[in-house]
Amino acid sequence: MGKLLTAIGLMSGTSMDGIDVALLRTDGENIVERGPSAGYAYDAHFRARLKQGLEDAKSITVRTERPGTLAQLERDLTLRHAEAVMAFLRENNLLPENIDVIGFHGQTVLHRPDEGLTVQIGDGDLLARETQIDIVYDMRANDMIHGGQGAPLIPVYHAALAHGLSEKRAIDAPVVFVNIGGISNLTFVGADGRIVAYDSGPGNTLIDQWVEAHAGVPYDQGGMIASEGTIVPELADRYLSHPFFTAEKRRSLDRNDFAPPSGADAGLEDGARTLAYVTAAAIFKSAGHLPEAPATYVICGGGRLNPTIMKDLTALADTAHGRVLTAEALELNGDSMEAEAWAYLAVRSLRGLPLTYPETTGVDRPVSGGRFASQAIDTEPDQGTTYGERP
Ligand SMILES: Nc1ncnc2c1ncn2[C@@H]1O[C@H](COP(=O)(O)OP(=O)(O)OP(=O)(O)O)[C@@H](O)[C@H]1O
Ligand SMILES: CC(=O)N[C@H]1[C@@H]2OC[C@@H](O2)[C@@H](O)[C@@H]1O[C@H](C)C(=O)O
Repeated sequence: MGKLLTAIGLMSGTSMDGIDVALLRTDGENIVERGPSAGYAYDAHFRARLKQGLEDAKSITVRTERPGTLAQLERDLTLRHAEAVMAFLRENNLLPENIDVIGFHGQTVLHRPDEGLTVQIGDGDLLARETQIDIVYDMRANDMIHGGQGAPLIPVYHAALAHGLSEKRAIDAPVVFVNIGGISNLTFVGADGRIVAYDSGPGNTLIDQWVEAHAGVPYDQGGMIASEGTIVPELADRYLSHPFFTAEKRRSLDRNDFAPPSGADAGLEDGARTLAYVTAAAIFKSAGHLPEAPATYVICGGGRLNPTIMKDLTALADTAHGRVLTAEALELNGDSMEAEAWAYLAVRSLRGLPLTYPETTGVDRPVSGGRFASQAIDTEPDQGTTYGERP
């Protein structure tokens, strides 16, 4: 067992809805003591700036480039993260000196694993200066350098949670953690602790884009719009017959890999209903590549709050005798799990432990990762220490 560290994790996910913050005490291995968590939503104007950032990022060929609005956006995004940290500390009566490290995800603006290119904007040095706390950031890059998909990174944290659950005999193995964010990903944890993970398909991002375009709302709250519609089989088949699901190699996804339907494909409600089904069916279909059929599915991320997705997933899992549970049913937190994971990964990075494995991202060998920005030294961004490689 290593020393227990107090870490904060910060996640701004592909849904671009805000910043999730969570506190953990952990050794980066099996000891995980979950603390408070909170979400700080972006306003509509900032969300629009992030969307513009995704457009501007399309021309990037070298990951340090910041064309168009991206340089200013990176600075403002980082300052918003600093404000979120300071609010979180205040709300929980904590001081910067109580925190050993922050794991900072930043915002993915471009992800092209086939080209070995992944870009998360977020300035670790600026965040260290603003918060007066050490930062570990840019945790996907080293995985890609070593042939990995750069995602998902959360599996090693899922495995630690599964270890805790199995000690309490809370679940039947094998268990699969399913994160339904903008994109969905899953982590299989076998009875022997083996982990296998990959992105499983579009999560909420198609539904969000559909209801925003046709109803002017950012997401289908409570799955209300979908609940009034009917599945359009041809539309569902079009998504589910995408080569992503049948390819030999599991590939990580960019937000733009699946495009929303056109207005001619369906009406508002039928479109939302079909896309909710596609989200559930994509997870089930991708689970077909796992080493064994899951006995338990643990659902995390915003998609678990859409009852239409949950109903479809429960029915599909049932056909293979799998049981679907929300994270909350196991006394976990489905909203803060990614932020918790980034806190956990930061501690692993500090300890030089692997963040990814051949069976989680396709990386050549287990590798650590992340860049370190010290609150004590005023380093330039490109001089940050890389924790990825230890001689
Ligand atoms: N009450 C709700 N009802 C229905 N859907 C919801 C609800 N709350 C959140 N969501 C969905 O969850 C999404 C946010 O999920 P989450 O915060 O897990 O995504 P993320 O962290 O941005 O994504 P990723 O895991 O891809 O990085 C929202 O965009 C919305 O589609
Ligand atoms: C490149 C990138 O940001 N990928 C995200 C995205 O959102 C969900 C899915 O696609 C996952 O692969 C990943 O995030 C999670 C938290 C991860 O890396 O574990």
